[in-house]
Amino acid sequence: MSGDIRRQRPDERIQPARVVAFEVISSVSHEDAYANLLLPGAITSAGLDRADAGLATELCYGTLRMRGYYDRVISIAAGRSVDRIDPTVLDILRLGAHQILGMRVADHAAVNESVALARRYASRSAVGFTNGVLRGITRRSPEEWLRDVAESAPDADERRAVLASHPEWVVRAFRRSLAAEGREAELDALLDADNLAPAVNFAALPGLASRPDDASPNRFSPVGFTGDGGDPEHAVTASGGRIRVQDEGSQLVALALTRARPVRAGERWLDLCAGPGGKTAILAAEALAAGAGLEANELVPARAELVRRALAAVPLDVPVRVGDGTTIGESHPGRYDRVLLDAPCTGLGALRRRPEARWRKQPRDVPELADLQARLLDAAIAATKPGGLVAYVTCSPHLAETRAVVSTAVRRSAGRVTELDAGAVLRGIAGDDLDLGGDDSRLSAQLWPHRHATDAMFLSLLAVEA
Ligand SMILES: C[S@@+](CC[C@H](N)C(=O)[O-])C[C@H]1O[C@@H](n2cnc3c(N)ncnc32)[C@H](O)[C@@H]1O
Repeated sequence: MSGDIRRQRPDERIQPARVVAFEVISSVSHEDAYANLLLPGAITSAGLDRADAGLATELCYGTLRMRGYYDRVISIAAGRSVDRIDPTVLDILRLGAHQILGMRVADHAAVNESVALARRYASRSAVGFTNGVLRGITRRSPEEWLRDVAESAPDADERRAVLASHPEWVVRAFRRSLAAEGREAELDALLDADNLAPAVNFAALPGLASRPDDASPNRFSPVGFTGDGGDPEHAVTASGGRIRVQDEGSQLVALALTRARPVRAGERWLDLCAGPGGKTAILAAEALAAGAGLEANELVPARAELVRRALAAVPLDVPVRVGDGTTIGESHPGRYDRVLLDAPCTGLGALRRRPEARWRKQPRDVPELADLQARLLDAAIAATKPGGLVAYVTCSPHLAETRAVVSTAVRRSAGRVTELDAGAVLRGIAGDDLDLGGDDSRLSAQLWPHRHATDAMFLSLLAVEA
């Protein structure tokens, strides 16, 4: 009885890291929030120390990433589809399941704190339900759950998707992309890599900063390094923005445009879809060193402002225009020597970083984006001088956004554009052990989280006929 009374206290103490994680997960589920944008502020507002901030991050990111798997576990333990569970209770159960199956949290702590969350955030009836479902989950070991979830899938594709917590259509798209380079056997390694938090990676803007002595150099990017686990914001601020947080793959594709061939002083470069400006900063540093000029364009004014901020560290005057990149070919025909088109895309190559992204994207997004990518690429080519160079980049390995867009543009150009060997350019920057798969007929390059520890960046380099 006294236990019941204690359970009914409305302000029962819940570890603050769990409250932060739950509230962010809930905003992601119900308000379309982005965990990577929301979580840092939530951690600060709650005054979490470093250890608790790490715990909140693991609770939040791990739960969101493995949601597909945990939903199957929950539906088996609850004996009903997750569609028939109150959405707030479902988020509490997902968070509890992650602690029981994905972290080393003691079962009783995971269950008790989840029950307390249910008491605070859900209905009275949800308390017993939460307790029952989570206790049911604790009765089988993580290995037994893997087996039972695998057995619950009707076919091999669904089994792989649910065990690796990816939507099935994404798994199929990854398989096709890996198969296109003769590496279908790497599919499970790729899915596993998507479920691991990437190390914080930095770029030292070339010519303006250098890697700190105690930092580990990147394997492939000559300007990249990983930190010592300290506060990344501090490293960025202390360098005046000349050191930036940036994925190694993003660094490599930006450098591919600037280093594919020697730069003539006075060249004009354009970053067509620049927001928030990570690659613009690299291009600007390279332009400064080589005596080239750079302009940037971005559709969304707030993101154009981020580009301006990213450029503050580089002593080069870079005009940032707010506009629709699909019109650049008409407004600035044949103006630029080099154009970076880092196209808006599904972002399926950055699932490690954006834990909820895999559940947000839908197959119907792909043709819509591919159409925009094709129009942007036509515009980028039209804005490039004869003899100039275009880098087409996506942070997605989906073939409809990568090779299909490029081959259509090359075909449509009727001989005006030819593809360069992007792999050779990347190996010139990154070294010969950059393994780009086994398809020798392909001129584009695809980086992968499991093989290169980068986001899955795609690069095609297009030369415009002189
Ligand atoms: C993949 S992001 C670019 C990332 C950036 N290069 C970086 O490294 O920080 C694509 C950008 O294209 C912008 N965008 C979308 N549609 C556009 C359009 N029609 N014209 C110009 N920019 C567009 C998006 O707002 C987004 O900021």
